[in-house]
Amino acid sequence: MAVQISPSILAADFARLADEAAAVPNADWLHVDVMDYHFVPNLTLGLPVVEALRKATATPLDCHLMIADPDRWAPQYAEAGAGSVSIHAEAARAPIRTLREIRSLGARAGLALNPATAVEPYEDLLAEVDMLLLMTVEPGFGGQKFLDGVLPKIRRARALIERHGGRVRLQVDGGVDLDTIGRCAEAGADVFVAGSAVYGASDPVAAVSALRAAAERV
Ligand SMILES: O=C(CO)[C@@H](O)[C@H](O)COP(=O)(O)O
Ligand SMILES: [Fe+2]
Repeated sequence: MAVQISPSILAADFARLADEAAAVPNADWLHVDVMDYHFVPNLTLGLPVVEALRKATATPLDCHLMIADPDRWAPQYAEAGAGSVSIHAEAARAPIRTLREIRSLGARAGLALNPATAVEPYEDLLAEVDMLLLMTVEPGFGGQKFLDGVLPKIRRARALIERHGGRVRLQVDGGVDLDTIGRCAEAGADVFVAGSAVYGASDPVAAVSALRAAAERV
């Protein structure tokens, strides 16, 4: 499947989100990190900002919910017009029901796994998702160092996805830059979240293009 680049607005200027979205017209998705001070020790933004951003940009919003009780809140993000909504397996109590609800509301359903969470127990959930999100840093903050130790899990996840028909997207998130994206692509990822590597660059458009080219070279 074609490489997709999803710049994370966590690294953008929160006072100018519409402009920051417009700054990457060559992005496939815009990654929106929702944090609640409970699932992760950080607080970012929620539904009202997602609703406002959806009106401000045509780029589909890729909402990554790092929140407690995603079963309760995730459907509202789909209703708000998110292109995809990813919930954490570690936080969901009824993931199948929630993933089905997200899909029924017209969004792509994603299942996210922390670096230390094994993918194998979730094999049977692949039928319920459009995307598997593998964290390559501990969730909560941008600008962290990529965890090389997750690479074998990316390979195993790719093998499981292929065994189930190859339909599910494999997203990596955290510390993805020009140095690490090739290793992720080689391991089987096809959707790449990049915060600092895009919004920390002097030319975000060129950064997205360079990341895409590096992933496609693999
Ligand atoms: O979900 C998260 C962090 O919890 C990410 O989406 C980060 O926002 C990625 O930022 P960089 O590591 O690319 O700076
Ligand atoms: Fe994220």
